[in-house]
Amino acid sequence: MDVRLDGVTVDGILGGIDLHAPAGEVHGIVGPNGSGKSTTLRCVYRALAPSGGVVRLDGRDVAATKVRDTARHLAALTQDSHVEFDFTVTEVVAMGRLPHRATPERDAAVVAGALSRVDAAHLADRSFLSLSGGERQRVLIARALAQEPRVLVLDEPTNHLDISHQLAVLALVRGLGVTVLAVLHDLNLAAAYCDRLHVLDRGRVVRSGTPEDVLTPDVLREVFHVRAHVVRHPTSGVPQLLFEHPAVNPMEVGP
Ligand SMILES: Nc1ncnc2c1ncn2[C@@H]1O[C@H](COP(=O)(O)OP(=O)(O)OP(=O)(O)O)[C@@H](O)[C@H]1O
Repeated sequence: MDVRLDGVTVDGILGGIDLHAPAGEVHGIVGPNGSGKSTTLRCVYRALAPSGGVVRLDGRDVAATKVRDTARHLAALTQDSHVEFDFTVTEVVAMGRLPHRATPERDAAVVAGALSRVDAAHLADRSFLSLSGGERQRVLIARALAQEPRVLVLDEPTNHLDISHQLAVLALVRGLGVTVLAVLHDLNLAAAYCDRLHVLDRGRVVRSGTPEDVLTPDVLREVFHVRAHVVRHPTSGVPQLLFEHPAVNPMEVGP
């Protein structure tokens, strides 16, 4: 499913976001803290109505679409994805099935499949609130997968995950063949797993393109205020960043 934002504004936060993710592509949104990444995603998954501009899914303005219809196509893992009550893991993932009208057997099979894909089948009967941060995150990803979306919106999907699960989740998401819009803080993971990146700075897209086009020393300096070298990954060839570490002042190091 094609996702397009045309001049999306949110007063005081977003100054006109233009972004196009064609069907089946993985797009990363990167940028400093407070640059408007989560707010952009909120406009896409409809937690927030933009004050101007349009969000379109396959050319249709989402504001003119019923929320339930959007939920049949679009799933989101958000910074607001809380579970307040003591549901089991299976119950939490089954919430992803709510927009669909399927048989209980099919729902159960989709839920079990989603849990397996995030390496969480063994947690099925556990209380969600008893899980570790990384286990919770994987279960919330399973809930989004159980929705069988054509667009997946992910706000920091690798949050809390160990390195092996970070790589597994991003490979899984890439392999789904659906359109993905993901906020990622780790620029090296963004470069490795995204077809295109959009760099936000102070509520505007300041650069869009392939990781190679976008992750340049100039952008890193001007937008992120860090110095970095761009190298090629020895096996995949994707650009990867090596950061200059500010020298530690020995006077500031404790005894
Ligand atoms: N409901 C709100 N009311 C007032 N300000 C808000 C609101 N939501 C977000 N903001 C502000 O808008 C700016 C952008 O926030 P947003 O969460 O989109 O940034 P972000 O790029 O996702 O940041 P981070 O990397 O820190 O998660 C921030 O300065 C934030 O404080």
